Amino acid sequence: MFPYVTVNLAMSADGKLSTIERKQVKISGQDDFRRVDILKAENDAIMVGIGTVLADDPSLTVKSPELKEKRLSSGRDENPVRIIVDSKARTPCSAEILHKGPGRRIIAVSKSADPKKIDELGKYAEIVQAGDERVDLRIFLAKIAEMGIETLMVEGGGSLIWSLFEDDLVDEYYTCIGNVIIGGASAPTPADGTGFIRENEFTKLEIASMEKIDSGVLLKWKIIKN
Ligand SMILES: NC(=O)C1=CN([C@@H]2O[C@H](COP(=O)(O)OP(=O)(O)OC[C@H]3O[C@@H](n4cnc5c(N)ncnc54)[C@H](O)[C@@H]3O)[C@@H](O)[C@H]2O)C=CC1
Ligand SMILES: Nc1nc(O)c(N)c(N[C@@H]2O[C@H](COP(=O)(O)O)[C@@H](O)[C@H]2O)n1
Repeated sequence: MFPYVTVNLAMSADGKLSTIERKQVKISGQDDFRRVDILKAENDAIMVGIGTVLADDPSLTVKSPELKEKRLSSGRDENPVRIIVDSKARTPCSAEILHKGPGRRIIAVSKSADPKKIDELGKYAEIVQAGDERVDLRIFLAKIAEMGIETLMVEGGGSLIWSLFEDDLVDEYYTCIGNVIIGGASAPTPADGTGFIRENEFTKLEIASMEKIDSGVLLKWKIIKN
């Protein structure tokens, strides 16, 4: 019914995704960069929130020529399907995701998005509507599963990841903890949003693996489903 969802992110040793200015910063190193590229190449699709697009303008392309070749030789596109969760269709038409490298793009919007902007973005990406004011992630993920997307990697940011946890849609959660302190009470963290209040609401995890990577630590968690 839903794709298998792996959340992957890099955070500082004090649990921040970026600075209070929400600017992309280097948290992990070369080995982690390579690991993330492999993960990206293994998944059918990769998804980010509009906050990440506006802050970082990522391309989300597979970087290594061998990994691109491997995907092509197995009959897939060079890049996974790139997805932006963007309730109000705020994605700039110049966004890197829409232009860099070949492959499908999907923008998830809500019914509140401006129809004119939807038409413009429709020149660059498939538009999928789910939800009234905000993208309803359970409806959207069910729709992309029907479109053939079985595995989905999520890169961030903290608001989108929170909603995925809240909606019980995450299967695995990978955090690369880098050897820096960023600080700042308002700096993004892996799960922002409103947060759970009661202990019985918490998402429960079990450790799948722990390893040193670059000068930090890679923790892989599996989500314990009720
Ligand atoms: N260190 C890392 O691995 C990464 C860091 N980042 C950082 O994260 C920050 C961006 O994170 P955020 O501002 O939290 O933005 P975000 O990327 O999580 O996007 C959130 C936006 O998505 C839209 N949205 C639509 N439906 C939604 C739903 N159901 N739930 C939640 N959001 C929904 C809303 O407009 C919301 O404001 C940037 O500073 C970026 O650099 C982003 C990705 C990876
Ligand atoms: N895995 C990882 N490590 C870091 O140190 C980072 N700063 C990030 N940031 C996210 O990576 C994305 C960049 O994608 P492209 O290289 O443009 O394809 C972007 O979403 C950053 O927020 N990730």
